[in-house]
Amino acid sequence: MEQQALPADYVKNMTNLLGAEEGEQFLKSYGKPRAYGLRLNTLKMTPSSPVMEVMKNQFHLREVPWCQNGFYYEESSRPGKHPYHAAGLYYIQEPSAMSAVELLAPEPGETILDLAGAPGGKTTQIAARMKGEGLLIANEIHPQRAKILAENVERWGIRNTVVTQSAPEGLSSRFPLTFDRIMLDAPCSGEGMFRKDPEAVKEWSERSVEACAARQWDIIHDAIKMLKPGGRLAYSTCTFNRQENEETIARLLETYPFMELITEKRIWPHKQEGEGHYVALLQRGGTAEEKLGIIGADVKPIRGRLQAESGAKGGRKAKAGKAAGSSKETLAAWQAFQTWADEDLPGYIPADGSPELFGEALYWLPRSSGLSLQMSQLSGLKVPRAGLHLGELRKGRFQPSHALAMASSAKEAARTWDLEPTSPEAAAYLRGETLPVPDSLKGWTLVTVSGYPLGFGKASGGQLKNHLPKGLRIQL
Ligand SMILES: C[S@@+](CC[C@H](N)C(=O)[O-])C[C@H]1O[C@@H](n2cnc3c(N)ncnc32)[C@H](O)[C@@H]1O
Repeated sequence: MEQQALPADYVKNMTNLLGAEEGEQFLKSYGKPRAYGLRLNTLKMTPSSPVMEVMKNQFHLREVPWCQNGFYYEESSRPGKHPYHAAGLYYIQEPSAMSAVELLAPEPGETILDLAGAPGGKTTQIAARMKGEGLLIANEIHPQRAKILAENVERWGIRNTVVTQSAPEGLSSRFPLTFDRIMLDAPCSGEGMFRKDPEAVKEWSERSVEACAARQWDIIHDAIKMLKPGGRLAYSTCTFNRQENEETIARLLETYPFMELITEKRIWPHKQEGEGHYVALLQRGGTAEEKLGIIGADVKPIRGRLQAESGAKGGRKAKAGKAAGSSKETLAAWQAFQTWADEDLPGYIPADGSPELFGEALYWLPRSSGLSLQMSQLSGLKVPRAGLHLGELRKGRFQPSHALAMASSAKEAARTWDLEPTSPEAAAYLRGETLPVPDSLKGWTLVTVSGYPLGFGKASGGQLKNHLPKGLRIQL
């Protein structure tokens, strides 16, 4: 982008911030090509998986220094158009945006909130680090964006995530002092998006910076209310001005003396290969502030919210007792699922959680040792995804969902039909077409590409009926 296309006030502010010499280098970075990145889905593969060789060659991958599973790719290789993308093997993410979750360092088994989650870059990164254990609530305020977030969670095959669509206060009133870690990737003035999205330049003004800082400040209170004593908060933006970054954090530290700044990190486009990001990692002090009554008196835990459940692990059958404790309908749906899974997905073992039925749709609601969600807690909230959607019970027959296919592995399935990524059959499956298969293949079949699920098909009479949802069918 030409330098003169940048707003004059912005150029002046950045020169003031960085000084004349560095400011010039910074502004020159707008004339350079932007960085493209993808991050591997370690829920499905690792950098040593055989498909990695194919990906390295095809996408010309180079490591992102600050993210273990992050890679730069060559724009012309278009990994977003590859069947491996549909199989959820990676997430296309601007490289510097990968830094925030690295700093937050989520652990398996924890209770984590991604407060401003869509489209899902940080949610998918957190989920990968949680390895399917614990509970992640991924939230997004805007309905359309929450839908995209839910789709990305599904494509990544994440089992332990509930997607909510709520304003931050809708969550903080329900989940006080709850989370081990919170990611707040705040809505911001997007100065780090200028090279990627020239529209962001048009929307920039000093007023919009002020408005963003005010909005961030509003959201921060809710984030802090929900953090457990000892819990960590990562606050990030893709903007450069100090008002939305260091100054917001300084104000936070002043207002909440029990919060401690652990570290701050900046990525600059003139210093690193990335569009730019700011992250602050903070920790909530022990329990002193609660003793002192510093936490908001408006926050009251919902009764029965934290249940002292041991969260027994075990196979599908071990969980049936839990369903019996809820309703007859849930138990019937859960039993129908078990019967189906014994036949078609015998290796599938759910994470810690319980079945929940919404109309005909059966979900597996995950839980962590810190939070055993009750559906009553979510009442009044929009919940696009109440955990892993297992499928639907229709007229007594269980029909598996696409989400279940994506969260499964080939070794869990009774039948698979594997396709070469470059084959016409893979493209045909992704377009939603029926595939020819041997007569001997019968029943629900996990369709895979290089061994990774793309979706379900149902085989009979030499044909594989396509069960890829209509909205996900694509022309490669
Ligand atoms: C920077 S984006 C999040 C990107 C996401 N974390 C990712 O990595 O893909 C900020 C998000 O905040 C949402 N948002 C906007 N206003 C908000 C508000 N008042 N409270 C919470 N979130 C808000 C936006 O819709 C947007 O999806």
